[in-house]
Amino acid sequence: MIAQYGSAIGGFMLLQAMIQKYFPAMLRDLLERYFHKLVSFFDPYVEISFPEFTGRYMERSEAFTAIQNYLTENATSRAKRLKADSVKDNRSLILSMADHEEVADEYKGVKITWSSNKIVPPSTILSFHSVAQNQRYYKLTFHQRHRNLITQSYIDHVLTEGKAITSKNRRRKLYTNDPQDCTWIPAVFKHPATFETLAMHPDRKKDIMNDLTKFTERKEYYAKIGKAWKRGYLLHGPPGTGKSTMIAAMANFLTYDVYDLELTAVKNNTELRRLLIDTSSKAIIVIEDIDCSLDLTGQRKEAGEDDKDKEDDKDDNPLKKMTKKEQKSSKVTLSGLLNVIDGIWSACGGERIIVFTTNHLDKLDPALIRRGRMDKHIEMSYCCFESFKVLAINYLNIEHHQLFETISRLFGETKMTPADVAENLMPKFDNEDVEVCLRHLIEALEAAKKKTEKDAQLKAKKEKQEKRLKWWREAKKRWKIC
Ligand SMILES: Nc1ncnc2c1ncn2[C@@H]1O[C@H](COP(=O)(O)OP(=O)(O)OP(=O)(O)O)[C@@H](O)[C@H]1O
Ligand SMILES: [Mg+2]
Repeated sequence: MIAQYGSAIGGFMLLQAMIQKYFPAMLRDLLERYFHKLVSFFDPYVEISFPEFTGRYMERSEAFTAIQNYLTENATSRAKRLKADSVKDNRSLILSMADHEEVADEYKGVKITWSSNKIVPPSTILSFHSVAQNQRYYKLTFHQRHRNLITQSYIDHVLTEGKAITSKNRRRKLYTNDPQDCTWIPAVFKHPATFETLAMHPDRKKDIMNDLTKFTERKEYYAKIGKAWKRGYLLHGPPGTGKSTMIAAMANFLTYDVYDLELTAVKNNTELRRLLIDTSSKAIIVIEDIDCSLDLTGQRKEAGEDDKDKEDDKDDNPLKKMTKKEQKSSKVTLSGLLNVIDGIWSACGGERIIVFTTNHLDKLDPALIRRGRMDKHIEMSYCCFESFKVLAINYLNIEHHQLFETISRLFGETKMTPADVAENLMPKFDNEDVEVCLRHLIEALEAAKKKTEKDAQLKAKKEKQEKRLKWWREAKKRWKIC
């Protein structure tokens, strides 16, 4: 049946080509109008075209890109002629349908045909319209009895899936603020951390992932309650417990861009606002070590850091090139920062996550971290046995080992950061086997345990001495001894 229609359509197409070639423009329009009426009378198939460029200024159509991604993921394996469009991360080819190729798709039991086409330009002369003349388009063909299903549901399904693939494949960016001219410097964000590789108790990870997912799905909810679509996370814990790693895992999980804001490089509140307005949606804005930032909480820099500053001045990184004096010239205030987090400015863009990290929760101004501003406080803590198991899979590719029992006991008796555990698990030589690495860790845990015990003894001794000294001072006062 379709073959019969096919040959009839072939004839119609030939006729259309002849009309276009042999008739003058005015007559051609008239004939084409009747021609289409005639075709639709015999042909029960409906066609919808999705051109690559649309609008007055010939902008690339989002729908075209979404369809391209949808077809690449879902139907390209069935196409016979493929085209290598671009290279993803310099590693693998992205294959899409070649021009004038057709693939079938199925939706709720209905067969649909997609074809990839190109309008061949009548001449090779370049003009403003050459883009339009050269343009590619996808054509969707289906039987007219499925018109409602296709137009009301299938196209939506294709575009939604295609957009999700676009965002998954998108090269994400890591932005840092340029201290010289208050702009963001972009770089490709390629951090490999994921929630899977993050060493943390599985229940806590699940909780954070659910929280993030809920956030992304709640656009309407935020609008309904009259709140800007943003969420604040405060990550606190000792150095090396995975705060920065968690941020990378969050960005990879949500496929968001990351804006790493160095507050000390921002001159004043106006610049801070400008930078914030300049961030896109679907972004994580990060302020690391918020307790070290400016006069918000006092300077954290300690003696000996001046030498490090001098070294930084030699570096090419514009941020590091800033002198301490310049950093101190920053006039960002606590109220300026609070305004940026949840003032009217924070509503620009939407769908943004703000993350603060700190090693010293107690040093932060309560106003900065109150709930509603920093909605979720996450404590990144020392490694527990559950976290160790994740690292053992990451670093040694093992889920069980006879030494796990000893390691589990030691984790109950001493503290070690995931960074230190990871360092001990990493094979030092190519031929170092799993057991050697685990024994390194056990040695390190035992050494840490001894050190903790020794520290505790020293502390107790010091406290005892201080107590005695105090008693002696009081006794001298009481008995008037000189
Ligand atoms: N929870 C974790 N899961 C997996 N790897 C971790 C974890 N914590 C630390 N690491 C490892 O240790 C290194 C240092 O961790 P990270 O930079 O995330 O710590 P941090 O808490 O941000 O430290 P700081 O407070 O000094 O900035 C990481 O590169 C990673 O390899
Ligand atoms: Mg960090």
